[in-house]
This record gives sequence, C-alpha cells and structure tokens, in this order.
Amino acid sequence: MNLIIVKIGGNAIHQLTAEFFEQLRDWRQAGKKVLLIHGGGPQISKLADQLDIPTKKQNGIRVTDDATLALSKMVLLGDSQPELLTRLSQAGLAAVGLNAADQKLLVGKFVDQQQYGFVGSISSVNELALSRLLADQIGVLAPLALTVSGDWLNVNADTAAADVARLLKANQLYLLTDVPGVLKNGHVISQLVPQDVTQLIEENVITAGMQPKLSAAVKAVHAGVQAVRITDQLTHPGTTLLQEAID
Ligand SMILES: Nc1ncnc2c1ncn2[C@@H]1O[C@H](COP(=O)(O)OP(=O)(O)O)[C@@H](O)[C@H]1O
Ligand SMILES: CC(=O)N[C@@H](CCC(=O)OP(=O)(O)O)C(=O)O
Repeated sequence: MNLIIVKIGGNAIHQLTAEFFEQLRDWRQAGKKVLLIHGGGPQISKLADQLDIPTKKQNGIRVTDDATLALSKMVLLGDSQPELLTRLSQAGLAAVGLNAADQKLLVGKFVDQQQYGFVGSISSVNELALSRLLADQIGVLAPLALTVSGDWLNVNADTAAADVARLLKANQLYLLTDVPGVLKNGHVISQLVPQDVTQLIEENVITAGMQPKLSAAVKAVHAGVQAVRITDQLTHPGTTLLQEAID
C-alpha cells in the first residue's frame, strides 16, 4: 500500500512540533495514506503507580495481567489517543481514532502467555477497511489487538507499528522517539543495515528500549518496507535502516 506509518511514543505525543503537522499535511496533499500508531507507556505506568498496581517489564515489554490489561486499554483509548486526535484537530488535519475492534482492523496472537500474560503481536490487518478509512483522513491507531477468540492483547507500540508496516508493505516507517537516532559515541549513525544492528547489539551499543525497536525495524525491512527511520522529528533525518546499503 502507498502508505507511511509513524509510531509516536507516549512521551513524543506531548512534544509534537508545528513541523510535524506540516509534514503530515504535505504527505496528505501529495496523496499519501498516513497511519499514526501511538504509544502511551509512560502514562500507563503512571496510572498503575497511582493505583498501586506494580509495573513489571521484561525486555522492554510490559507483563500484562488482567488488571494491567484493563488499565492499558483505558489509558491508550481514553487518554493517549484522544490527546493525539485533539492535536491533529487543532492543526486542522482530518483524522479518525481506531482500535483493533473497529471492523476487526487488527487480529493478534499471544507472544508468550506464560512469560508476558496478555501481550500480543499482530498477525493480520483488515487491509480493505483500513485502506478505505485512510483514503480521506489520517488514521490514529492504538497498539492493542484482538485474538480470533476475542481476547484483548496489549502490544508494544514499536512492535505494532512494525507488524502493521510489514503486513501492509508500507513504503516507509518512522519510529519517533526521544533521541535523535541510533547513537554511537554520542553521534547519530545515519545509515544502518540489518547486519550492523546485530553487531551493535553484540557490542552493547544498542541497549534498553532501542533494542526491541530495532528488532522490530529489521523485521519490517526484511518484509519489504523500503526504509525505517528512527528520529526525534519527522523533519530530521535521524537513522535510516535499509535492507542494503546505498552510497
Ligand atoms: N545506541 C543507542 N542510541 C540511542 N538510544 C539508545 C541506544 N541504546 C539504548 N538507547 C535508549 O533507547 C531509548 C529509546 O527507546 P524507548 O525509551 O523505548 O523509546 P520510546 O518510548 O520512544 O519507544 C533512548 O532514550 C535511550 O535511552
Ligand atoms: C506490551 C507492551 O509493552 N505494551 C506497551 C504499549 C504502549 C507503548 O508501547 O507505548 P510507548 O511507545 O509510549 O512505550 C505498554 O504497555 O507500555
């Protein structure tokens, strides 16, 4: 699909600039379909803390029991998504809020129920419905999925964005985060290919939240997404992950 997917982390929702909205406007005017996949992790952790529900993460993934799942749905669909939609509306951009249950948009499967509880990855997307929805508005999609038997699953937002990009063969995937790109010795690495990622993980240059982000990104380029950009601003080049190096 002629599609650009942008993942916006929970922190990034509060740091969107005028340039961000201008870029979205330019893409829409050029006839591109745009899908935003939002996070909300810091907000989920904050509410869990206020409710005395312990936060447990393994490999950057939230271990999600019944109470945490209920809380995650409430925060993502009741706070993070409307917040982003408000910003888009204020910028004069037509947008629609979406979740897995709308026209079975996202079907998911458990990652490892024993280890993570109600955590999933995306196994299929209702491409026809999504394509129609994105014809005349920007889509704003929450990182949740429904299994075929109707269980809700919490999905890491980087994984959700990369899964959807892979399944729809999006042209480009942007992972907006709180750093200007993948850093080595304090400098942004401008271009990476999958082998570099493996090496930088072994060398402990890529750690913490950057590791699941890049693993998801590598899967997306292997599946045919032309480029994945990791940056703090749509208008900054950041780090580009490509399947093969170009000069
Ligand atoms: N090589 C690296 N370059 C940049 N950031 C890195 C690197 N290794 C680990 N990180 C960490 O990864 C973080 C980004 O991942 P994460 O916190 O999960 O972001 P988000 O919430 O936007 O998904 C950075 O803030 C940084 O602390
Ligand atoms: C399973 C899992 O880890 N889900 C994430 C979904 C939100 C997310 O990823 O938000 P950020 O991008 O803001 O971190 C979570 O519960 O935090």
